[in-house]
Amino acid sequence: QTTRLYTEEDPLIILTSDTLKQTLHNSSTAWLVQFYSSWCGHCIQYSPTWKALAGDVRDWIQAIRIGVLDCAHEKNFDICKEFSIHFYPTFRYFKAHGTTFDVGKTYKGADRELQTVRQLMVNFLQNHTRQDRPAPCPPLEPSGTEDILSLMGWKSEHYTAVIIEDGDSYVGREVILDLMPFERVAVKRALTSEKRLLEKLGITVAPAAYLFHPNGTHSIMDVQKRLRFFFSSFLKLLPGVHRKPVTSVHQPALSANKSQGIGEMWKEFDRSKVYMVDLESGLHYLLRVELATHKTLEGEELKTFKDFVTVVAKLFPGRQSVVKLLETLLEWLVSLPLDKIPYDAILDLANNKMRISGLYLSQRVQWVGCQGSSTALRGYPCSLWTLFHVLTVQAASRPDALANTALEEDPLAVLQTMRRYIGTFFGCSECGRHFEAMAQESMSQVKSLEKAVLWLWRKHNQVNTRLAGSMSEDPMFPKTQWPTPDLCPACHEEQEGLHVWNEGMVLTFLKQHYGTANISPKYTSTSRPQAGPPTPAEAAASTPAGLLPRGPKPFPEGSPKHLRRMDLMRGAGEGDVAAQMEHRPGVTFLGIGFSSVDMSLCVLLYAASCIFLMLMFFFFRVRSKRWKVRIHRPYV
Ligand SMILES: Cc1cc2nc3c(=O)[nH]c(=O)nc-3n(C[C@H](O)[C@H](O)[C@H](O)COP(=O)(O)OP(=O)(O)OC[C@H]3O[C@@H](n4cnc5c(N)ncnc54)[C@H](O)[C@@H]3O)c2cc1C
Repeated sequence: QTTRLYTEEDPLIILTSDTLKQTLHNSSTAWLVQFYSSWCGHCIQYSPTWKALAGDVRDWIQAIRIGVLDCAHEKNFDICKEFSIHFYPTFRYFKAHGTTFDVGKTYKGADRELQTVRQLMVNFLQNHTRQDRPAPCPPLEPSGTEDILSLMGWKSEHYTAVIIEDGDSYVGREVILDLMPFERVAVKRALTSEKRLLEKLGITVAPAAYLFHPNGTHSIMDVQKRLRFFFSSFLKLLPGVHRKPVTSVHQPALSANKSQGIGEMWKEFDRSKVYMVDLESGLHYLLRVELATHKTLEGEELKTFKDFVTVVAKLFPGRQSVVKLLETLLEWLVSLPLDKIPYDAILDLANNKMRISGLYLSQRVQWVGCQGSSTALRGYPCSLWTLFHVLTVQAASRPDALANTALEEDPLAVLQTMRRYIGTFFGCSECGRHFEAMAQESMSQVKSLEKAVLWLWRKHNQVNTRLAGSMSEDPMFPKTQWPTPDLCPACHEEQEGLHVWNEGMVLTFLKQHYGTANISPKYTSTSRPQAGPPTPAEAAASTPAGLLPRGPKPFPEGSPKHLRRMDLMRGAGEGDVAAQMEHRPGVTFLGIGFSSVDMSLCVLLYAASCIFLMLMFFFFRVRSKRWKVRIHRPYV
């Protein structure tokens, strides 16, 4: 029985006897393959390093790819013999465009540290000739002084960055490879031995980076730390720089191909802030659209929803009108002894049909920090991540907030609620499956509220790594490891050439970023705490209450309705939501529907009973007067 050291979730390719030869034959990229044995203790211990390496060089895949092959698997016995694998692990490099059978070049060095292996990958790529070099791989050799100086004053379509470094440094080549999948930026390297160049550019320390802008201006690149990750992050985040479009993807994509220019609707925002309007739009979408696919809630679904409402009612640092609405919803759910609740009843409460003063959740979908460059991108899933980060941070800052609830003193309260919400209600079932796999792997190890904040941050970054370059990535908001150095320089460090997080600083940053003081009220609609019917303009611009897609199950994936719902998830504008309207006259209250005929009958009966009561009143009054006159008349 063998154990699997690597899974499809890891950022590497799992090869087998069926795929090895055809993968390597005339491959457009070079390969580094680890032949391992799943029973070998050293291979087991080494597997985290190999996975980290694969993640670290993920952006290099157009030049060199990382693979693994398990020689302990019965199916692979023969192929390992054919490749003369005698010891485990064995590392083999394979050149790009190899057309004859080749067992690869073995790496024999004793140092298998990540940085060493990564540098060998760079050397191996440089050993390719001009003819067999992978086509997208830019030249890795240093440029000369004249070459660089000729860029001065030139206008161009793209930025050009020059990394100036010592001859034995790998930073320049690594940054060149990191930026390979990005458009509108080119990276070159030059050596510190080019004294005239250093003098001209005013560079005194190395490594350093110099940036030539498309408009012909140029300056030293201003990064907080002169490290590979800082240079690469800075360049990836330059305005207009984005990933090249992906033609084929294997990841679950949440996007529909609906694109829209950025145009005048674009709202300026600050990436270092969280926007209340995103959180409120997310809550609106969750309560009035996502949940609407469930006609009734019962059993586990109902419990999940109750826990979700408990967590948001107690922890959401929102406006009073929204918090009061959530608290009312919670009170109602807790006091109701029902084990089955019609969704319409929840909707009536979300819409404050009882007209309780001071309760209000806007029905407008408006994304600001979560707006995408097209309506098909970002929006709802972005707001959901943001909401849960805010909730984990609130739970850590106010440990007593969940007192007297079923979730009291549970460090996992928010994470478990999120896990169950995502698994039960979140429209993207693939996402739910991935999230569940991550939760099963490590959520139980979370023992404190602060660790919960960090767990969610770590898992979100894992999702970012997996989705980088996928169709659901907004080119204007590339999926990077977050927080980027511009947001939190102190969060980033380097140890033996490997980027590492300073988790203490990350926690401090997360608490500040997702803390109440950093939530901007900008763009929030003026609240209408005085309950009342929505204005006609609001009604037109709102998600129609009670008029949403319904049914016991979400729409099957890929169906037109499902895609339509996914469109809504991405960031449906008011017009889109209005398009979901169906005609449904009358009024609903606590889940009971009244038609217009019912309403007219009520009014009619009310009027008739009033007239009847008045008639009775006059009748008895007249009779009692007559009776008094008869009683008091003196006998004659
Ligand atoms: C639980 C869950 C699972 C998902 N799984 C998938 C999937 O399998 N496939 C798929 O295609 N899509 C998936 N999605 C959607 C995807 O993760 C993005 O939400 C979506 O593509 C929108 O991306 P975005 O650019 O707005 O950034 P998001 O990833 O949505 O992030 C929103 C904001 O959070 C901040 N942020 C980014 N990273 C972190 C971090 N590590 N810690 C704290 N804050 C951070 C940034 O300010 C960012 O703008 C999932 C969403 C959720 C909520």
